[in-house]
Amino acid sequence: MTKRFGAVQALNDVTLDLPGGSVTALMGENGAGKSTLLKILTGDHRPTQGRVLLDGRPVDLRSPADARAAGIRIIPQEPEIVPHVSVAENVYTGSLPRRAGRRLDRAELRRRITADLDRLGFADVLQPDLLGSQLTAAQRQLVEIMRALTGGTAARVIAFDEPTSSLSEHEVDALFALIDRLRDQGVAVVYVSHRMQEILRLADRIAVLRDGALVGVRDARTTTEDDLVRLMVGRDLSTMFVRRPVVGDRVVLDVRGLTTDRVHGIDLRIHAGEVVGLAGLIGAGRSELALALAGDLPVRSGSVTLDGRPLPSGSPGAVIRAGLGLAPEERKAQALFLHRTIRDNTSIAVLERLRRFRFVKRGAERDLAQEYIDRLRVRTPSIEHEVRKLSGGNQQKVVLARWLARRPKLLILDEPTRGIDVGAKAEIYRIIADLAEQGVALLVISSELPELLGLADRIVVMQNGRTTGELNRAEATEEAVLALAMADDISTSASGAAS
Ligand SMILES: Nc1ncnc2c1ncn2[C@@H]1O[C@H](COP(=O)(O)OP(=O)(O)OP(=O)(O)O)[C@@H](O)[C@H]1O
Repeated sequence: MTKRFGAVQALNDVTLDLPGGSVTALMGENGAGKSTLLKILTGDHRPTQGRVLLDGRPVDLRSPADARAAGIRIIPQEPEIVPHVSVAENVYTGSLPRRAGRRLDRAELRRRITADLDRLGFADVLQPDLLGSQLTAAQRQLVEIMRALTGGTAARVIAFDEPTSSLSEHEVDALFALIDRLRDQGVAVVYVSHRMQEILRLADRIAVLRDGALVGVRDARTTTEDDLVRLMVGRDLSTMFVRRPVVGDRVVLDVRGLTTDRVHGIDLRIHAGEVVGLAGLIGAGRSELALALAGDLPVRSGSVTLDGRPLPSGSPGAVIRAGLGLAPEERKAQALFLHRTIRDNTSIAVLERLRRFRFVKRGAERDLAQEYIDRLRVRTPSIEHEVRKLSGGNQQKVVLARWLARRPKLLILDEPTRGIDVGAKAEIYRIIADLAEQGVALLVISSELPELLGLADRIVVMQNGRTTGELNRAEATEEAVLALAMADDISTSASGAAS
């Protein structure tokens, strides 16, 4: 398979087989060609050269309908859900049961969804009457999975594109159990992810792409993390985390008793040069706290000062001008101008600074933006390329580059490495360390504990909108963080056991 987009060679003569009854993971740096390969399988792109064989016979995949008819399904990263209709109607869009007069056959719809939920083992996690707008990220994904596994030709090939990025641990377990069942049924599963641990746990084989070429297929039982990283980036990444000198004593952020609709009585202090990690399970209130600090969510009570001055509340623009930056979790949806160039998207944050300080040189600012684009190794033909044409991971790097170039007094990074490849992760860790060394205060939210443990000088843990504890570098272990993240549950079950 070869695929060119103008001058960009996205895939270069890739030959790969996907055996039934096994899980093949697809790994590679951002822009290596993973999504392009999936899109050819699903009929969304036509290859420049090459063909697809199913059970030894060539199949012509001219459209998503062709792929579906052939039994090839993909679970996309961002499921398309209709907000104002029920789960059942979302699952069977296009093939809804109708009565005479084209009226929706609600009784038949309910019978069908109940049977399918039972068969797939989703009955206790997905209520058929919920509206699309009420679904969690995990539930939205389950709707996509149900679409793929119900009706029409039985699925032969199912591809998952970074399915776990917005799932909680419990939901990941449920997804893996489902994938195991698909494997047992003889389906060829393709699994795209940047999460090494997950891949080593789930996959049978690991195929690695680099610059559009297949550089190796490894047996998951015998390969190692180092081996895979070397294949992916073509070099050794000796140190992921960089140690830094100790923190200063100037308090940059001082939060007292901050309360919003979702978080209660938060006290938090971050010093110049300090990296504070914010841990907690999904729904603990970490992103809400970040958004409240950034002026994006209303604050009910409490006080926040930045460098000794009260931080304006309720106005993201004023907060940014005061020196607080937030790179939000949903970077693509919340932060990018997709039809503008990389240069526009990166310089936007610094242009504002240009307006405020008239003597800053435009060229210098642009160089700064370019520097971060280079350091994050955004894979693009030029800085004038439109952002929508970049791979997902490279789009995320552009948003990060923008904030890094801006250098606020306090930078909040919400899941900064989600969807980002190992090479760029190492670079982001280094940039965080550099910023801290320059005296920037950092608050890092991450669901990947090894990442938080490696980065943070101190870890604050949240549960149900409150902080449940704080651990310094020496005390912080995965177990200690998890114990605090589930503090209520543990004490409830312990008291239950005692009684
Ligand atoms: N529609 C398009 N127009 C132009 N170039 C494109 C288009 N789609 C993809 N590309 C380019 O093809 C290359 C491969 O992109 P692809 O999306 O397959 O990468 P990926 O491995 O999925 O990356 P990521 O991990 O970041 O999602 C990239 O250089 C990308 O910029």
